[in-house]
Amino acid sequence: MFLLALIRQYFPFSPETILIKYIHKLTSFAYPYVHIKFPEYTGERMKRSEAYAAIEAYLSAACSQRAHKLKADLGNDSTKPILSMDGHEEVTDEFDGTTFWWSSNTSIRQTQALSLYPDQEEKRSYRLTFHKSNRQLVLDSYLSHVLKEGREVGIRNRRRKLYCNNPSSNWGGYKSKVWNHVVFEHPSCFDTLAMDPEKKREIMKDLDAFRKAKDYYDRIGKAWKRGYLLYGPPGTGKSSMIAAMANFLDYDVYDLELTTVKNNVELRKLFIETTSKSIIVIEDIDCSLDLTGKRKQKSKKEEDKSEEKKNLPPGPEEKEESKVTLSGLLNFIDGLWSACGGERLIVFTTNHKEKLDPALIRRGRMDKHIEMSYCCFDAFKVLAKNYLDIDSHPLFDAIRDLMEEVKITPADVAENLMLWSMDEDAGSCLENLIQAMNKAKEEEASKKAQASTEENVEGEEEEKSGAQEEGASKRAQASTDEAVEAEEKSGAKVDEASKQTVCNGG
Ligand SMILES: Nc1ncnc2c1ncn2[C@@H]1O[C@H](COP(=O)(O)OP(=O)(O)OP(=O)(O)O)[C@@H](O)[C@H]1O
Repeated sequence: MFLLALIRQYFPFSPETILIKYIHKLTSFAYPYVHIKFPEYTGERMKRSEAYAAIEAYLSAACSQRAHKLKADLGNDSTKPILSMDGHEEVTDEFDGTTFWWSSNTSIRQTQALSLYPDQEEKRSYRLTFHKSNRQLVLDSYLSHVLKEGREVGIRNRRRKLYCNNPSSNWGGYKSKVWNHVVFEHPSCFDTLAMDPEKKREIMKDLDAFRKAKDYYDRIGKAWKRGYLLYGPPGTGKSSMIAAMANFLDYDVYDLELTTVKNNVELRKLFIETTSKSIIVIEDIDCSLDLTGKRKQKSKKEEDKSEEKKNLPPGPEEKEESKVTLSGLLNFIDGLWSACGGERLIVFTTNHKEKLDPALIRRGRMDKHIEMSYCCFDAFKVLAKNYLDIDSHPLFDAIRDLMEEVKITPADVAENLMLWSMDEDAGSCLENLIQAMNKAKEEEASKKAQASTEENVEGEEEEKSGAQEEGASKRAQASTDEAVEAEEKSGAKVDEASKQTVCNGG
């Protein structure tokens, strides 16, 4: 062991590697087979290889009959599991009367050999073995056949996913995944979305044009991505809109929690790890970080507090503050890295559009600004169809009139239209809604009255204080005049006295 350690110190390659190299050289004359390795990650773990994913899907169909060690997962049809090859397993495949051997390999590499708790990295790969006489067949047709079939199987078996980013502290270690996922099963779609029908049609048309526009984006030299800004008060359907978009386009959703991203470098890594055909969402962007570009001046109190904190050991629940900057986020949206992969929508949502930095939402970055507003009568009709399965009702007219006067969110309308018990019917739900709107109307009226009373009181006070000020200034003016008069009089007296003195003296 000591000698081995010494040798390793002075020779860059381990003796086993050198030995294997020479054995390979010697046997290659007699050994008539060729190997091709397909690692899971390419470019220093930057991005999962598409070839690896396609081969995995291709072999899932081939291996179920022959392999002994398999992995199972649910696919698109959730009743039938999809099998794939487990680590260190081999299967054969026939193509054009020729046999090919596939094996799956897993190795674990320690990434920080000197640390007390080294990180472990799992490296997976597939290996294709074939006779050297079939080299041309493999290069000309077999590999393209595997990749094409694999991609098709992948799309057939694909279950759409909802990803969320892992807090960066968990990235090291055995499972260095930056995104975690669950199956995306949100039922919202454009049919169930309550909004102005014209606006809805326009959005659907825009999305449809986007997904078919690969050639167009190539031609104009732009990355194949589009930004959407959804803004409006809470409960107007921004999240429902994102789900409807994902269902319409059949895309995955990446829900990016910006506050847990440590810095711009991590933000870039997260972006690279997203797949194409996906929507990357940052909800409530105005609350995520201080993205105004100018850091706020810390108050004296805050500074003292952070000084105190520095002297204390960090608590377990204390989170490191995110250092993602506005420029980092702008790069994320349309920097050089944003062109890795394609077919991505980037969606920001906010309740306060006016708080966002104009650079962040300018056209070209956020190509489409969609206002999600209060419920209009057309939107109400969609909700009535969804919740009560009715297209018309005698109470609709009253509701239409009220909606012109009262601001109510679709979420509030939906809440009133829910049939909670068996003895409720459409009529009672609509009455509930009318009651709620009447109440809202009264509240609004009383708020207005309150505001106007306050305004009047303020006006009166202003008037009073104005009058007082006027009186005070008049008084001040009068006293100044008096003083001037007195001064003038005393001046005259002095003149007279001096005249007399002069006369007397003369
Ligand atoms: N436009 C809408 N169409 C259909 N349902 C809606 C709509 N708006 C709201 N809802 C209903 O209200 C619920 C809340 O809506 P949603 O979460 O989409 O609103 P939001 O605008 O994203 O709110 P927040 O800003 O608070 O996140 C949804 O589950 C849905 O049932």
